[in-house]
Amino acid sequence: MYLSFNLVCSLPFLCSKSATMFSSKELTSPSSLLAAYASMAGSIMMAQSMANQFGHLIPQQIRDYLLSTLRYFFKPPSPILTLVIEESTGISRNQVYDASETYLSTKVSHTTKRLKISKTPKEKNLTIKLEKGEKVVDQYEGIELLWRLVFVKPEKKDSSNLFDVVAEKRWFELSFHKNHKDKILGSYMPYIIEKAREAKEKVRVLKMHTLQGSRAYGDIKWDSVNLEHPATFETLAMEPDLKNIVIEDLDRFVRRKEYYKRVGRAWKRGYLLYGPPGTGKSSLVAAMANYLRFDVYDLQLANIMRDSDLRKLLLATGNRSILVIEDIDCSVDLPDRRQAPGDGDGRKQHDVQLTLSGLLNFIDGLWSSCGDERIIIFTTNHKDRLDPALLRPGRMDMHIHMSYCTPHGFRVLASNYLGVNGYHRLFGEIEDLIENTEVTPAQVAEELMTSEDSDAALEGLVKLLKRKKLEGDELFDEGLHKGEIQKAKKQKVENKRRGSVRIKSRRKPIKRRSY
Ligand SMILES: Nc1ncnc2c1ncn2[C@@H]1O[C@H](COP(=O)(O)OP(=O)(O)OP(=O)(O)O)[C@@H](O)[C@H]1O
Ligand SMILES: [Mg+2]
Repeated sequence: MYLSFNLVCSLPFLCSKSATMFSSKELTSPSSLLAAYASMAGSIMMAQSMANQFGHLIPQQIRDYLLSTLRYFFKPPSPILTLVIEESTGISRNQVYDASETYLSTKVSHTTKRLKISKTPKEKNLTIKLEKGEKVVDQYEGIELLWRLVFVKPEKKDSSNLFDVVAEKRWFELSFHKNHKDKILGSYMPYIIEKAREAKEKVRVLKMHTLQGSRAYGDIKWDSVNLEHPATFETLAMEPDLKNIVIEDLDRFVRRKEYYKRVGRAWKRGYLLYGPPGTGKSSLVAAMANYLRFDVYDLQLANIMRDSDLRKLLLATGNRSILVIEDIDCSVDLPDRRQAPGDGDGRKQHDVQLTLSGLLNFIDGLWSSCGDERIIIFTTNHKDRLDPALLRPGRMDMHIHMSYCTPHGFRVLASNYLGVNGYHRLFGEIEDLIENTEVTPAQVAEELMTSEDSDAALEGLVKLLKRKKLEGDELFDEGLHKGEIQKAKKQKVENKRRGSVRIKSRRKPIKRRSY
């Protein structure tokens, strides 16, 4: 009887102790929330263990009655609210659970003791997850939150069926002061989902999709490989102003979701990159993809026969992606191309039902309205050969001229390839030569790669530039008659406009063609 009395007396004490801890007006430090939580859990455990130990001395019915009465009278009015975030919602996974798991892997607090790490051969980074029972204390706008990961083993079934295996149940418990319920549900939860998306995006391996299959039989489809192009805006030899304009344009594009919606436009942006071979058009596409963390779809038009195939392929592209059509001046000259000898499948020209209008109309119309955050990039070496339909206002939002190497571009390449920054005795001479020579960044880069010794590589570059300059001058002196000399001079000056950008074509609108 003494023992049972003791049990009865200790329960209210234990409960009220927990209640005092939880009802403190503000839970000021991460440890206070944790301590309150631990104390409550401890009290319950102690009561349970005492009940287990001594309870048998009291008859069962009296024991149950006493306990339920005590619970009723002494249950503290807890100010703590706990959200239970289960792993699945019946059939499908719970998005909040997955987001919480990702989010918490970035939040190791002083209370975390054990973490699980893993990595598959395909993954670039380690995956970090909480171990069962682990707690994490988080802060959000001054509010303290306690996370706990709970695992429960399923009860063993009386079944000999080996396939009757029930998976462990897992859930997160998120505890905080009740006063903050609205803020947690209305703003902390969306914040977690967004943060988890960003964290996933950071480690996601970008994909490069290319076309596979037989165009003749129309079973062509996208196949993907990891996009591991190292180009970034830092490593691109481009005039800084031009680079900044492009970066700002991309930034503006991705943050203007609501704007596009409001003005009733599809959330897409088109870029035309033009310039001689080896000036960095493809590198710029890769830099844009790496910057935005967008997948790339490389649409080789020569592999497509019909507009219907094109539509199917375009509809299979994902959101947050860049659709690239390289060398558009060559790729859309389809009838001639298909007639060329050596075009192996023997299809006749009338079999080709792919048209530029099909492409453009679909891109402007249905395709862009079927997805979000689409970027389309055309590249060409000859802007002057492009079909006017491609250049008409509104089609490509930005025309970017990638041009010959400039002194600034050379500095970027010298830093990338040789690690030479700031000063080198040959820089002055090289920069003078570059000003007066038409040399592409690709040619400069190739020369800089010829030796690991920076002096030797730069001397090699001086030789190359002198040779190129001589060739240029000789061409000029080849006895061209006056008109041609003037024309060539004009061309040279034009070419020296090192890279430029035009936002939206300012040409007068041309009459709409029949397509
Ligand atoms: N502007 C640049 N900045 C840095 N590297 C460059 C640049 N331009 C060219 N390169 C180097 O030259 C190589 C070829 O460049 P890239 O393929 O980007 O040129 P391109 O303009 O797409 O040529 P093409 O018209 O033949 O497709 C790149 O792999 C890169 O190493
Ligand atoms: Mg290219």
